[in-house]
Amino acid sequence: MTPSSAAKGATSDHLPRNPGMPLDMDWVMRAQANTSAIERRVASLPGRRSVKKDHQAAWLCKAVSLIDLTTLSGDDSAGRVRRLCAKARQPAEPALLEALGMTGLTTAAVCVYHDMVATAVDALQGTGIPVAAVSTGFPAGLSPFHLRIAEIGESVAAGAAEIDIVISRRHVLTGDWQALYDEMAAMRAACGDAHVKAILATGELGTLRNVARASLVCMMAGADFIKTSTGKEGVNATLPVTLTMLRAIRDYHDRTGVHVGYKPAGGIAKAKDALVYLSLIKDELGNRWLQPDLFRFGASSLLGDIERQLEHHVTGNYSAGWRHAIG
Ligand SMILES: O=C[C@H](O)COP(=O)(O)O
Repeated sequence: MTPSSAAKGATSDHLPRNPGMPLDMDWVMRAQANTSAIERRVASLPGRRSVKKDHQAAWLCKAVSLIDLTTLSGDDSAGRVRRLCAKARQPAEPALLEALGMTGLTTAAVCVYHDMVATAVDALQGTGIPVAAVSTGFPAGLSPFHLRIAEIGESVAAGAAEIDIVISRRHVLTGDWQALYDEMAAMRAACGDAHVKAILATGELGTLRNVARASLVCMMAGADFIKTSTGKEGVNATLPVTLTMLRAIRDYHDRTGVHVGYKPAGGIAKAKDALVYLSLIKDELGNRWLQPDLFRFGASSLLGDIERQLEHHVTGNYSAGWRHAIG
């Protein structure tokens, strides 16, 4: 893969959305996760010989095209969101993108709180870059249910094309799979044509078996994507959680033929970590999942590190991190 062939390799096939299916409790209760086997499998990944030179630059450009460029801070402002959107439209300096043959490269989406949706939609006009909103009382998801549903409707009305919802962790921790299914199905319905990503907040689910079961239930209830974390839990995206969720996606695809997307989020800040994630997706699900309709990184600062690595690839020099500010 060369840089110019990397991120531009857009999908030719348009996949149907996950229609969901009735809750299959036998399937859910059969889902297990062998924690020690999962940990062994992922332990070898970061040490693998990584891709080099042109191939590495190509994979890093691919990673850029898969980022939901995110700001989710209490002090977000219209100015910060506009700067973030400018970065999404042009994720590296023009000369750098030109040298890589990557003019036209953008991130996959911009992800913000509801109050910032209108600003982001306005700043991204004409680019085709969608805006994702974190809704449903993000990050805890503990506001009244009718308000969480209403928030989805408001974000969609403001122009969000994607909605990242948070599930009620207590439904998982108490094994109330029917309640989780009903909640997810109601949120999916409230999204209408907007695609819905189900944030499991895996760092609060206790076990990988719970992660596997929650993944399945959310897919059965119609989630278009399953996403690890809000970025606000004590532990966010990890490789063991990723492997568990990817295998749930594979299982769901094997049995239903439906493709569900995956979004690791929270704490992915280094280019080399992004490459590990991409190689794991490729190994477990195949190349089709390395397109923005099936994979996203939820990340606020990853792009800055990738830009720095790409600059090194082109110029041979490392610049200071502050030169690659995001928002
Ligand atoms: O969904 C995205 C996350 O909130 C971003 O987390 P991060 O700031 O650790 O990259």
